[in-house]
Amino acid sequence: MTLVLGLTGGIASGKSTVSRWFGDYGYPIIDADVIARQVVAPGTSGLRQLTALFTPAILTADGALDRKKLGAIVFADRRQLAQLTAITGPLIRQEMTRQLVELKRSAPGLIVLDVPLLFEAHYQQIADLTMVVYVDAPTELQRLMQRDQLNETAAKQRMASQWPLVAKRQLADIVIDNTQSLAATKQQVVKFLTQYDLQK
Ligand SMILES: CC(C)(COP(=O)(O)OP(=O)(O)OC[C@H]1O[C@@H](n2cnc3c(N)ncnc32)[C@H](O)[C@@H]1O)[C@@H](O)C(=O)NCCC(=O)NCCS
Ligand SMILES: Nc1ncnc2c1ncn2[C@@H]1O[C@H](COP(=O)(O)OP(=O)(O)OP(=O)(O)O)[C@@H](O)[C@H]1O
Repeated sequence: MTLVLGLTGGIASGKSTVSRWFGDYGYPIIDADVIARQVVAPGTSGLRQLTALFTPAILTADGALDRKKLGAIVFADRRQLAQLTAITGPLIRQEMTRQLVELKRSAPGLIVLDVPLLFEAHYQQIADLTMVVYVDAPTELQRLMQRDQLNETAAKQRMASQWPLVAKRQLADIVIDNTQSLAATKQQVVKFLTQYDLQK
């Protein structure tokens, strides 16, 4: 039997931190942010489509996507963010689905889908259970500014480009509270693994 866990949260709420722990237990992770990078790597049709839409100004000198530059454009403008997602969304979905089919065959147990836009993009439909890593908005803002060296305006724009974390929390089957210490958060993950008999 395979359990597909849809893991999500807000930007910088701690998804990667939690997903790393599942990885430590040996469970496979399908990471939407990693796939989002692969589908626009140099030489891909994804990058060609982005360059056609946003002009070659979004490329670095060696022809790769300048992620900082594109991020500054799209997180400040909802219309352009929607245009970006219209290109990357289907490419990400195709690759995630491919990996999921393959892992269901080869890795019984638990498969973790780490997807920032799990609910916004309806990925909960392919998950058996959903888990939201929750922090309060002020803590999220502070961690985001610190991790990505963003000013308050840029960090708030990024948070506003996703559903509010409280809305995601309401939809989740399991809520992991990541407002306290990492140890306290890990305890909740271990409890989940124990409850579902996934400790190994
Ligand atoms: C705009 C880009 C180039 C900025 O790159 P950068 O390296 O600075 O950020 P990174 O990719 O690590 O994303 C950081 C976080 O931003 C948030 N985020 C990314 N894309 C989006 C989006 N389309 N809408 C809302 N939030 C987003 C996520 O929480 C993500 O974890 C990049 O985020 C991107 O290509 N986004 C589109 C792909 C996408 O939709 N990804 C989400 C997968 S579900
Ligand atoms: N409990 C915690 N206490 C203090 N700092 C934390 C805690 N959990 C995570 N962090 C820090 O907060 C930041 C965001 O965590 P992480 O990168 O795991 O979030 P994320 O949800 O994966 O982000 P993104 O959506 O941008 O990919 C990181 O710098 C991480 O080290």
